[in-house]
Amino acid sequence: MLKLFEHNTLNVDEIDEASTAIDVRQFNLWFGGKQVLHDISMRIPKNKVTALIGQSGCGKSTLVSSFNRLNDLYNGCKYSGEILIDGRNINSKKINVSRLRTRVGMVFQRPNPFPMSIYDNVCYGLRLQGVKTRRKLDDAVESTLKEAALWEEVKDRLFEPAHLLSGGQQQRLVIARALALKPDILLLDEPTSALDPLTTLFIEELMASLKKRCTIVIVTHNMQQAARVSDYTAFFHQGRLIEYADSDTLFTMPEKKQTEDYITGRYG
Ligand SMILES: Nc1ncnc2c1ncn2[C@@H]1O[C@H](COP(=O)(O)OP(=O)(O)OP(=O)(O)O)[C@@H](O)[C@H]1O
Repeated sequence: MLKLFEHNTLNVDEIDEASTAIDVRQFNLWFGGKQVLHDISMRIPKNKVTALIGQSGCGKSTLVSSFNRLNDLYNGCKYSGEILIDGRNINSKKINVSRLRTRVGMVFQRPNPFPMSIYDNVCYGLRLQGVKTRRKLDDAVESTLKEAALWEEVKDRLFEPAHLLSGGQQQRLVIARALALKPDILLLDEPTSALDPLTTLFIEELMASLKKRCTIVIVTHNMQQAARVSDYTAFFHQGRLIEYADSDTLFTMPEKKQTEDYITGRYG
């Protein structure tokens, strides 16, 4: 197996509370009358990349969207069980959802820059937080665009509309926009599926460096990508967590036949 990144992992059963970023406990979710997630329990470790894999429709996006309560936007969405971040149940009524979404950033499959300049895109969340000083905004723009490996390409055109960038540049811009808020957790929902192989590699390398400062959860259909970039992988089928292990084990010695069939391409 091609290994671009070193993984240094514990067995999933050894992930203790202190090293857990997201603690999912018996989580169920319904859209209308239809149950989409069934009794999911897993600990997602801090400062690691965790991949969620499985057939289309098995609930991967719904689960990641539960980590910043994006599903609340849909009428008829109900859930039970708990999702703990820093020991607090994020589904509790006491949680400030805007603050949660600042701490738990999300990037989607299709880059969605706002209809404004590159500079304003990166500053958007900071301005909402009340940051006004030009110097602070300039510094944030430069440092996050550097972190997202986009600075060199855009430093001379920061005030051009973001939609003029290529798809891969837009995706890195959207990542920079999320990073500007210094999230603890970054959720990436198929972030490279619309990108060419070189830009994909760029973003994979970015994940490897970003995990030093945040926890990354990535939904991907690309098994090679999951094996390359993630420390841990969870395989889902029809809304259930079938197997969760460090990626080396899951991709070389899966315990369950369903996992093996999926990763060897027998279905899905
Ligand atoms: N807002 C919604 N309202 C109703 N049903 C939904 C909604 N979002 C998702 N679903 C349903 O929930 C199930 C899980 O969808 P989800 O998008 O989480 O799967 P997925 O594994 O991410 O799929 P894909 O790999 O195709 O993106 C599907 O049956 C889908 O139709």
